[in-house]
Amino acid sequence: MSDFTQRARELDAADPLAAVRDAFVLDAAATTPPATTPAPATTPAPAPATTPATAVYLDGNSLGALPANVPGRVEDVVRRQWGELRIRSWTESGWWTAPERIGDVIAPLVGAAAGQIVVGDSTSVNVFKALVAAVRMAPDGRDEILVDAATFPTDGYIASSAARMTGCRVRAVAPADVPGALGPRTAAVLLNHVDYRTGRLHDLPGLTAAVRAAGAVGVWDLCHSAGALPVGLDEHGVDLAVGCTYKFLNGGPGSPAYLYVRRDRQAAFDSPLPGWNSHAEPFGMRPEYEAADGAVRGRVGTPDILSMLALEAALEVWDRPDVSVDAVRAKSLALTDFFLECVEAYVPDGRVEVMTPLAHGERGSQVALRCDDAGDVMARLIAAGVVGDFRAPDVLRFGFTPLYLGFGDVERAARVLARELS
Ligand SMILES: Cc1ncc(COP(=O)(O)O)c(C=O)c1O
Ligand SMILES: Nc1c(O)cccc1C(=O)C[C@H](N)C(=O)O
Repeated sequence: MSDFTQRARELDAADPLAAVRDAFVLDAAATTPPATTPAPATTPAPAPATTPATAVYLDGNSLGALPANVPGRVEDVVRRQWGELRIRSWTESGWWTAPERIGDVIAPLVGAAAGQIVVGDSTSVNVFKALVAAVRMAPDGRDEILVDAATFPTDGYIASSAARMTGCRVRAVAPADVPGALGPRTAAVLLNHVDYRTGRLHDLPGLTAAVRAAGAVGVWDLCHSAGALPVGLDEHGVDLAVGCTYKFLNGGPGSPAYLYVRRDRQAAFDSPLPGWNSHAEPFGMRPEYEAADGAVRGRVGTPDILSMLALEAALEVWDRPDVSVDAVRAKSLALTDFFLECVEAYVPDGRVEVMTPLAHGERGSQVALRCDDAGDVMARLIAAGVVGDFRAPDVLRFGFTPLYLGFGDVERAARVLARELS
């Protein structure tokens, strides 16, 4: 057995989150080769030549795996709540208040007190609401929106449209350069907490402080950090934040996103999509709009109940006494460290370039490797049962979800990667 397979066994045996894997629907855990397998310390053991039954799922940063309790919950929502109770479920099954109720479940995962998060719509739509509201909150006369230059594209597209609508111009700035770019004309700043391509974790506390000191309003996109690492929205004075729930929160394909509006910003939150669900008296059916107080102000129209209640079930894993954001972060760093070590040992020198920062304080829960033939390599990896994703033009991206990944999975993924790169 190689040093790495032995280490994987020891790390898995000592992993306080190991049992959480059973709360998800996955292929069997990757097993390390039998003890008799001869393998020198840093040589990858041979990986199976054909598609194995066991997939190593390193794509939870795109779509989280299925929590085992979700199918039963969805069945109950459909058959009993919808099928039997029908319209009564808006009140009796708590459908109407689900966006705020589930927002309060997400709140502690991103360091927010209750009453500041509402669930609904897509991240793209929430970026729009937050950014237009941010410009409307900013002091008069400001006409510039700073946007993370490496942003996930949807944020950039929406920011351009929001700027046209509010009479602003967009300036693309690398997050680290934001403090120097802020000025008396900056109205709003839209940043990603973790870069979707490189996995770099940006300095949310420092950048938030700089944005506030400049009198601007910050909007953070937490898609790649929520559920993977501590965010500290309240502690760091974040004004507005958005995020999806289908990555590290495992809410399912197209599960609703969320919007955080800091409590002392809520009265000034002027939504550009003031639908009837955000009205102070939605069933008053009044022709004049009057915004509700609190997080509800971020709602728009009828919530997507099936997806929303699937998400509510998915979030129950965080109620377990062994699961916490800190435990998840500790394991995430251990998994990504171990993967990087295995890659360094197994992959021929110079074949890939590590894009993800090595410093823990600058790393999200993914590892990105650059190589010219990344598209072909990822296709071969997926065929061999190691599922990550390719991001154009040359990035191999591997996401690490600590709730259901083990160190044996990580060693095996690196071994198969080395074979496909050789
Ligand atoms: C950082 C980031 N923001 C926004 C999105 C898009 O969100 P949605 O498609 O849910 O609107 C994604 C991923 O799809 C993302 O990675
Ligand atoms: N939202 C996605 C989808 O609807 C289909 C496929 C992928 C996604 C993603 O989430 C992509 C992801 N945000 C990324 O970081 O690349």
